[in-house]
Amino acid sequence: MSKAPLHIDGRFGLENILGSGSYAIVYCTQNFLNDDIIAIKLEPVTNNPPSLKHKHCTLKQLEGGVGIPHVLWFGRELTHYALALDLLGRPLHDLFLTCNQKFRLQTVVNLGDQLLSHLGYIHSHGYVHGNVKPENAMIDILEKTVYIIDFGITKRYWNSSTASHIPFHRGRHLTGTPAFASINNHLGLEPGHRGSLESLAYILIYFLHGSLPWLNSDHEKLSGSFILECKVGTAIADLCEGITPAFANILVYSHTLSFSEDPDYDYLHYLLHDLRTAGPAPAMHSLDFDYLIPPSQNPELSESVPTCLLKATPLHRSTHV
Ligand SMILES: Nc1ncnc2c1ncn2[C@@H]1O[C@H](COP(=O)(O)OP(=O)(O)OP(=O)(O)O)[C@@H](O)[C@H]1O
Repeated sequence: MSKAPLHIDGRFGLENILGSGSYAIVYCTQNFLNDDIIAIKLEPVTNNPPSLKHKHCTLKQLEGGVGIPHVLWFGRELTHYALALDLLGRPLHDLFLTCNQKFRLQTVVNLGDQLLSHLGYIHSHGYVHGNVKPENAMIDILEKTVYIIDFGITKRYWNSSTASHIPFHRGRHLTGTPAFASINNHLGLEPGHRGSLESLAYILIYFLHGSLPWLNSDHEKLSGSFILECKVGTAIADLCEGITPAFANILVYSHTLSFSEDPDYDYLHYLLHDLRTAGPAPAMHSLDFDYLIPPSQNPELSESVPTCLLKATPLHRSTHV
């Protein structure tokens, strides 16, 4: 990759690298004009095919949705295209690994509920994300908000002026990451919204079980054909053994949808909400990674401190009247 410029648009100063994908490097960046800390994605203009322009256009179309990264600026600086975005929280998959590769049901329900809403929003704007996987989710731990990232292969599937589906180019190629791709996507069929739901179901099951039958410790390196064979050969009952049936139901539901059928998102939310009320009453909104919130910013902790203690006179002060 050609050397990245140090400053972008005369106002953004690149600092440390936050992460990278196959096309771009993402930098933590300071806006010198207002001191805001943001994220900037840099891609060499020589990349073929270029990805950042497409990502920018898609994000602008989806602008304003909860869980959709907010674009601050897009432009070219010397040898690179740059996309300035709000700085999002932490990569969800990293947190999953930090939590010994298991999330509790309550956390999974919360994440599932949010991701389902985001997919519904993307779908309602005529798009299919195409690469739904844990590595493409970020979480703001404080706000407990999940964001979907990486719109590199997001496609428009619905033409609102003709009110018709836009056909995808068919072929035996996988558009998303094999581990979480839908079976139809493996087979080179359209990456439709039912595929996104199937991917979501795999993600939630993965979070609950800690793995999936077709994964090993470095699942990015497994071949698509091996994963497909294992996915097809694993019965849903076996995949979901030991976990509440709602997740199997989401998977079955995604398999029964036809390409042109709109998913019933309310029904899917209902399946998850049912779980939320079924278990033992947990602390409000407590998620597995809440321990990472600094105590001073954790409302649950400050709520649990008795008010008398908060009002108490500090011991080192003189108490004479
Ligand atoms: N807005 C953001 N705020 C903080 N970190 C981010 C942000 N966007 C991306 N990242 C970090 O950078 C990493 C790479 O981002 P991303 O996957 O979008 O890169 P990409 O090259 O555009 O993707 P791909 O190669 O998969 O198309 C992410 O995994 C995440 O850790």
